[in-house]
Amino acid sequence: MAPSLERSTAAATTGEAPLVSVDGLVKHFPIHGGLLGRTKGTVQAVNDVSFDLARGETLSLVGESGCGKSTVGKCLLGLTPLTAGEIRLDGVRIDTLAGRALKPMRRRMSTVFQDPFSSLNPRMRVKEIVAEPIRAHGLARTAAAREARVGDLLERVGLSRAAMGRMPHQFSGGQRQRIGIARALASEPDVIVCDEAVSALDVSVQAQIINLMMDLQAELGLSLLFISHDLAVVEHMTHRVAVMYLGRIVEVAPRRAIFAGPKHPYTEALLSAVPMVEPEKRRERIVLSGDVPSPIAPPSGCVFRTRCPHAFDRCAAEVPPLRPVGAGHHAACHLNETA
Ligand SMILES: Nc1ncnc2c1ncn2[C@@H]1O[C@H](COP(=O)(O)OP(=O)(O)OP(=O)(O)O)[C@@H](O)[C@H]1O
Repeated sequence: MAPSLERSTAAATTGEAPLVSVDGLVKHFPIHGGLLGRTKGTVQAVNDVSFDLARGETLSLVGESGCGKSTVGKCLLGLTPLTAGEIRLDGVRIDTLAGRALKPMRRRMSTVFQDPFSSLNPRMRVKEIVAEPIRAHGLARTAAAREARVGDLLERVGLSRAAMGRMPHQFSGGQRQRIGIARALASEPDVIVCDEAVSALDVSVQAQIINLMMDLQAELGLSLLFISHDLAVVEHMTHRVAVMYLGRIVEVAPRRAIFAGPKHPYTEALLSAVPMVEPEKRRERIVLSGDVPSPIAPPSGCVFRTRCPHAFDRCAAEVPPLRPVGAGHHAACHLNETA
């Protein structure tokens, strides 16, 4: 059965210490060029991003392509070093760990990738793919114990034990994503980063995979960072939503608050594009002018101001901080100060 979103949201805001906390995360990529490979510029992929993830909570990171969502996920998983900031798991700083010290932390965080066709090694049998994390983290003493565990995991994600002996190309996209989820669960993680985990699937298959993730979360008490460019995908499965634009979180709130009363003009525009079945929920479409500016030279002040229909002088001069605008609801817009 799917977990109660309202209850879990309450749990996430009771003041219990967060499982994951990200504080002032910055990730810049230098651009090298010329014969000498000198640094010509910097891609400001993530700028001053902070958030917490509670035990058993789903936080969705949403925004258009290129806004920095995947980079946040990679920083969390220790796949790329931070330019600045701190990441803690259960209060322990993990961004400074390396080698042996990092391994137990790596076990506690795993990932499900976007593309079920390229994320599974085509030359390995399902048994080997799912057993890899079990072997890497020494979670089974014998080959027989490992195989039994792989069988249990496959059944848990809705596949039969017979899938063990087959190759990835023998499965559909949805089945491959189930194999990817079994692999993500194999290390017995506390946190799973799902990076566009359902984007490549048909809508009906998307719903099945989302339901599976919600069931697993309820059963195992997992925390999920669910990265998606599509607000409609996360609406029925997330506890909270953080909206990113050009490397920054511009709004973060419990699911209901974001969908019922967005407080940032960018969130309003994103929501206006979400198709609604109920006529009373339909919004007038807000079409933003222009393109997302380059992260090599982001605008001064508010990064959204060049496309914002409400921009005024102050927006070019000052970066708006994330201000509280409701219970657990923060938005980075100067308009909220005067409201
Ligand atoms: N290794 C890298 N070197 C240089 N620039 C990078 C690197 N990785 C990401 N970027 C840039 O950082 C910015 C953020 O990319 P990121 O992949 O995190 O965005 P995203 O929101 O996840 O988008 P998408 O869904 O398209 O992956 C983009 O401008 C991207 O081109």
